[in-house]
Amino acid sequence: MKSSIAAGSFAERWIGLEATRGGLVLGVAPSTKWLRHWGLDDNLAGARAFCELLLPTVGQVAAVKAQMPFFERFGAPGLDLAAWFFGECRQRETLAVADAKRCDADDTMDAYADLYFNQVTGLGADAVTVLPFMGTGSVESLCRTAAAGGQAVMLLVRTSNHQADTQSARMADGRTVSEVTADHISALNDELAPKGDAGPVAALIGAPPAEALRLAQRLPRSIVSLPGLGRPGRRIEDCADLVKELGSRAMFPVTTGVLAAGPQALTEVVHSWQEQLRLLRQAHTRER
Ligand SMILES: O=c1ccn([C@@H]2O[C@H](COP(=O)(O)O)[C@@H](O)[C@H]2O)c(=O)[nH]1
Repeated sequence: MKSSIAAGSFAERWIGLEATRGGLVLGVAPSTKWLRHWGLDDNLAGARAFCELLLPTVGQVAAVKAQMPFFERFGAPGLDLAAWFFGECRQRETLAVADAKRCDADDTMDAYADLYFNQVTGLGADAVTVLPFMGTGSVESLCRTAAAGGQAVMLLVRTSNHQADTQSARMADGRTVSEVTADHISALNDELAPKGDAGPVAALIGAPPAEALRLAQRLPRSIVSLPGLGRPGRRIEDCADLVKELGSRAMFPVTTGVLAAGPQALTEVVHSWQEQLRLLRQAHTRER
């Protein structure tokens, strides 16, 4: 089934949706922890019920970010569940990001393109998260496929975990691995989307806001996903400079900060995040 929002690039669709639904990305994690917290069985039926409970909220957000291992742990039926859920997202004109954090050589990455992007034989996601640590060239073919299909590849530039030391290692030219990744994303976007504002290669930056801003400044044509809201010590107002820099290109995925509310309060909590992000955007959108 072809999607009614298939027209246009991932970036165009995100920017259009962000304008009406805001910058929040709903984290979808049918993990043992969240299924139990929601009073559901920790099995495939529980995961299906979890996804069904999310559907009324899915149509109100611009995008969802599905933690793929929490689907994959149920084997092939778990993948079927993800494909069904992404189809439901499509019907609600909501973008689906498969948070799979894949990494391999280029010919194997092509197989992942079939898995994540194909709407008939695969999962039908709009974007997939990818690690660039098998070299910059390893992701280029996947990025080309994504560009041709109106989808996106989201490369991990800098993750939020404390063990992310390899990303701050320096290359021979003095740039960190994160900086090299950011610059590569910019080069790919210039090549794959010579016209328009944002290209098909998105970036994920989970660093604290000041470091995230320095990396974001290297990404003038990229959608940038900024995980971290809802975690202890991360205040929404700390993202002001990032919002000023990125405008509608900023995505804010929140998992714990919404799922902890439970199914009854989910929509209310999502609306609260959306309103806070709307106010932040309003206060910090610079004239362009
Ligand atoms: O740098 C990163 C990149 C991805 N993650 C993922 O996000 C969820 C947790 O999200 P919260 O909104 O903080 O609950 C986690 O499972 C990771 O897979 C990240 O934490 N940091």
